[in-house]
Amino acid sequence: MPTLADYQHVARGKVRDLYDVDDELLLFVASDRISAFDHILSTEIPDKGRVLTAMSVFWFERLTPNHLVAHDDPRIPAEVRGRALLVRKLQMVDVECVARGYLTGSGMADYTATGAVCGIELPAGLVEASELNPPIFTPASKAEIGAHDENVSFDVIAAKHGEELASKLRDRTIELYSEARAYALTRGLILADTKFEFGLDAAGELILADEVFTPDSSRYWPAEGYEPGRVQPSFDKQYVRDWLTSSESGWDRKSDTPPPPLPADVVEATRQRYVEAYERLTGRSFADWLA
Ligand SMILES: C[C@H](c1ccccc1)n1cc(-c2ncnc(N)c2C#N)cn1
Repeated sequence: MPTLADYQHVARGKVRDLYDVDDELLLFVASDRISAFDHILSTEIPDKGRVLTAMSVFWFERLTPNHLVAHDDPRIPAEVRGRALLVRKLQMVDVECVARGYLTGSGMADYTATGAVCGIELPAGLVEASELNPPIFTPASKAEIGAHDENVSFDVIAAKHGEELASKLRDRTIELYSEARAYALTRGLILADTKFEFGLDAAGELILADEVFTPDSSRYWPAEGYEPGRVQPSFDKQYVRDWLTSSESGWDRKSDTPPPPLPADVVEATRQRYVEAYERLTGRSFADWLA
């Protein structure tokens, strides 16, 4: 059985890592790290990596073609088993493919400033968390470490990647999101938006890559209590956000100081939210994940 040290570390994200396995395969590892307010927190959330990996696998089983090769395989080191995926190497398309079914975050900011998002004119009178029907494709160009992605128009993507690939990215992004949003609602979860990464295989086919519909790649809100006109609570990160912005933490979000460690009760409550999101979404018990 290999160890992680046997594989070359080829990419590091805020909360995930990528290793080179062989000519065909990569190892996509989800950590227990959590980020909030653009900081990677010093406290980890036990099982976060395993829950998010199990969520990606649930969706990869439904949404093809995708890059997943295996989630339980002797080439996956024991130390990351359950939070690592063997995936096939692709020629990645350098576009953050974002679908928005609700207006929030940078989409809301762009709408407030211009009445549009990524060049898409929206109706007047929309408010924070307004539903967008149909959902909109709002691509972004990847930012350097520490900066925010920049929302760009479809035409910018078409100019860079060609009309045909840009149209495929848009259509597949909206199709996948629409299907998942409808399904999540039946489980009492609003999937407000999501970010996909795609790659091309040797035959030039568009393949869904990266992680899929996890709370790190998507915004999940509880469906009960949904009300446009205010910022909705994050299903998974609200306890962390509330504690960090409470007087108890002693942290000033506007300062450049790093957030303090999280108290054990906030860690456990957050772990429970990840497990609950997985179990509500999939109808499966997390205890059964690679038991
Ligand atoms: C942005 C993301 C990333 C992940 C983890 C840590 C840092 C970055 N990434 C994904 C690939 C990638 N490259 C080739 N084939 C693939 N199947 C994938 C995937 N997924 C390269 N970078």
